Amino acid sequence: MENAVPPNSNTGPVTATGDDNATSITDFSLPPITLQKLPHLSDYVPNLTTLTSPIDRSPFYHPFPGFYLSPSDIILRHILFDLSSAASDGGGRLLAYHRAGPRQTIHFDPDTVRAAIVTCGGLCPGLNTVIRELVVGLWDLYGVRQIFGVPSGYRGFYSMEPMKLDPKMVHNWHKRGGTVLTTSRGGFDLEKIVDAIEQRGFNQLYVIGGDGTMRGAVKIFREIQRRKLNISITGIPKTVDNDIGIIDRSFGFQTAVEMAQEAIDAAHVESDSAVNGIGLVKLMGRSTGHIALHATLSSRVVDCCLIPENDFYLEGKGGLFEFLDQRLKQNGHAVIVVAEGAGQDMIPRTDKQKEEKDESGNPVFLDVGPWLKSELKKWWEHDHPGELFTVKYIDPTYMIRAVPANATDNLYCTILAHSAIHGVMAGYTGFVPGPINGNYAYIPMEEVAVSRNVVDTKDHKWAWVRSVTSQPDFQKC
Ligand SMILES: Nc1ncnc2c1ncn2[C@@H]1O[C@H](COP(=O)(O)OP(=O)(O)OP(=O)(O)O)[C@@H](O)[C@H]1O
Ligand SMILES: O=P(O)(O)OC[C@H]1O[C@](O)(CO)[C@@H](O)[C@@H]1O
Ligand SMILES: [Mg+2]
Repeated sequence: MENAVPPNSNTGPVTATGDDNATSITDFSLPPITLQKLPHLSDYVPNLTTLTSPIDRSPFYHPFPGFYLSPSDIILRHILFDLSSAASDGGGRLLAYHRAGPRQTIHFDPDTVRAAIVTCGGLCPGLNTVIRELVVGLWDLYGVRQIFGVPSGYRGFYSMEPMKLDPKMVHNWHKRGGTVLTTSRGGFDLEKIVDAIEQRGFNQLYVIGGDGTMRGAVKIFREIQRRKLNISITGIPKTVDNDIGIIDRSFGFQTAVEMAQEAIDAAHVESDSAVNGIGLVKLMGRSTGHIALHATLSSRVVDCCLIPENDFYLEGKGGLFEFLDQRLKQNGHAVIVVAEGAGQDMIPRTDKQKEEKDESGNPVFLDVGPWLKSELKKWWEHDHPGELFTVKYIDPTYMIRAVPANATDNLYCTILAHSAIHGVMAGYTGFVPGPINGNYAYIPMEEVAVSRNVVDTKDHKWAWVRSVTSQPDFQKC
């Protein structure tokens, strides 16, 4: 429903304004827009309840014209264009998503709502804020009173008693790290989960988690549709690694980058206070180096940033040791930031270790930090026998994610939670709320579940890291 492409009114001349005169580019027209279809309960549930939003009667909001969003309010996926190539791109289409926000017509009677909130996967700063804001938003904006927390991730649906939540109970949760609901990996049993959802009478599901959680949520969404249940499900994207695609960034990521600064600063002080000192910091980032990259760019004391997206090597021309040799000669010290997923191919491992997976099926990585520290020591002893040398290794691991969200992430979590509630109350399902180009959109969950956000080592941000550090590109000629 509601996927009609809005009238394409963008085929007129594009006007670029300069300081003096406006320039008209008359031979340019934007391609047509494709609006991503958003699943809605009315796709398969006949005779849905239809009500006017209780926000209409809110003493606080006094909805003004334009307050409510309609299906024609959209957000473009891409907002940057090269006019010359856009003009010649005959077949291309612009992708758009529905905007997130309150709708005047809703499809759940608040008195009949039984909402369930669950957190899955690893921790991330802001989880408790999202939970808090879901509870407070459902309660205050829509008058929902039956709100439950499902403990222990997906397995909790069928193996634990849900916790009844209310605003008084959650009022201070945004000040706490972790998830008060508790979380886990693994335990995904589709039949048992959907049976339990039916038995408990839940009709709104707020699933907070990362890429694995989203893949599970898609399966629940399809099973709900197959059983033709009047249950709406939304996935709230959480990943400290920032590895979920399409959205601008994930909540908690900025807090984690900020926390990483303390470890980098300590590594800098330690290495700077030693003769030939190396400060080595390992940061989270299973298969993406976003935390390492952003922490490097913000700190400016890092000499080399190693990420999974850019293979590196140790010995020979253009390798890490040659670079460090020069850096120690120049500055007397060096700081290395390594993402946990970097260099995995170089670490010796047994066949058993190669097969190892966590409970969710994610590969278990070997610890790159101690391995690199030991390789650095071996190199120095071989090439500079008898000369002073120190490696100070800092592994803040969980310290960067087991903290409350900072102010920016807290605000982000609040908007995400409220966006999720508005979408669900309006009858949308199988969607993910998230920021695209600074505005909040509803994205089909199936699209998010297969998306990936990896560091593009060909774009300007990675070039910027290299220009800040002057580190090698590790491309063997
Ligand atoms: N393909 C899948 N199908 C169904 N369920 C899945 C799938 N992948 C993961 N899950 C389930 O989703 C939950 C969370 O997955 P996972 O542990 O990979 O964390 P995540 O959501 O990716 O978060 P993060 O990696 O950021 O910590 C687990 O309960 C796991 O069993
Ligand atoms: O919580 P666990 O199971 O130790 O997993 C740690 C992993 O979780 C993450 O924090 C998020 O996926 C990764 O950076 C890290 O590899
Ligand atoms: Mg994951």
